[in-house]
Amino acid sequence: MVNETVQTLTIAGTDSGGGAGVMADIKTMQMRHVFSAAVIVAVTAQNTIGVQDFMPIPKKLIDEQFASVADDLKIRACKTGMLADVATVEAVVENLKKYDLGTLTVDPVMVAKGGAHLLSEDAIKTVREQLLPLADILTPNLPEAEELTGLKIANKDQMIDAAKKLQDLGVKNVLIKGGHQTESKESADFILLESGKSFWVSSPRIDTVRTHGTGDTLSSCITAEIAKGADVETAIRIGKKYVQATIANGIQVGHGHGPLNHWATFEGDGE
Ligand SMILES: Nc1ncnc2c1ncn2[C@@H]1O[C@H](COP(=O)(O)OP(=O)(O)O)[C@@H](O)[C@H]1O
Ligand SMILES: Cc1ncc(COP(=O)(O)OP(=O)(O)O)c(N)n1
Repeated sequence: MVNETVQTLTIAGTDSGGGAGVMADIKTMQMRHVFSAAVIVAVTAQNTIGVQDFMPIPKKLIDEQFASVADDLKIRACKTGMLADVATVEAVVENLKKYDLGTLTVDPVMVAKGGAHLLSEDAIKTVREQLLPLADILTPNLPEAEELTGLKIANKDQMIDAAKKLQDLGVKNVLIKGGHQTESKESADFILLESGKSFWVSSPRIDTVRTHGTGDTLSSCITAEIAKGADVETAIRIGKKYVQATIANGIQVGHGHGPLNHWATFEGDGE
């Protein structure tokens, strides 16, 4: 008798260029030795230079994908990424309430590195009011945390304030990513756990344009580790080490913000 394989789910958009979205999620899950299913909620025409176009998937097909996955697979942890617009966020929320899909990590993707909006302005309110209360872990970058809290975040103290405010909005565990603090020598993320414990995970900032998909990769790695049984703190610490390794061991693809090296390994990794 073979033990059941650990199964996860990504609920997100595709990236035709292969660097972000569902593509980054599945590569990460594979590298972290879990099986990943996918509910595609939007399709983008995208490469390392930017997002040329995208189209949300109709609600009926989103519902059918959720049903197909939930009727057959045993999902231990799932994550959301690009959610496009109000109708898509509402469809995802409805399905997350309907099915048991394990621990939920919400990566509130809003704007791609090239500047394209992957979530409509009016959908930010829907994410704040309907999706955040379902999230076990929320992983906003600095601009996303500003949008969700209405706070200006220009330093570490303000990251701490924003994390507290996000917990007040109903999120259990908050990870605010510091990757957008480009003037700093370190890339420091702040974590506030459900227990009230807080800590920073920091790594040296790597001077590179090959950072397309960093947020997706971090949140997918956390989802994979949670699915395997790690606690939230351990999953986040592994996620930070993995994303650092994928940036540090860069690969050369495309002419713009290049993708990460998902084959990368790091010292002390059990996988
Ligand atoms: N240049 C960099 N060097 C090292 N770590 C980075 C760099 N850019 C981002 N990171 C890390 O990658 C993860 C994703 O961060 P961020 O880029 O802020 O998210 P997003 O991709 O959602 O905008 C975080 O752990 C962050 O600290
Ligand atoms: C389809 C899709 N989903 C998410 C993103 C954003 O990914 P992220 O990890 O935040 O990386 P950047 O795009 O900011 O480099 C995306 N671009 N496409």
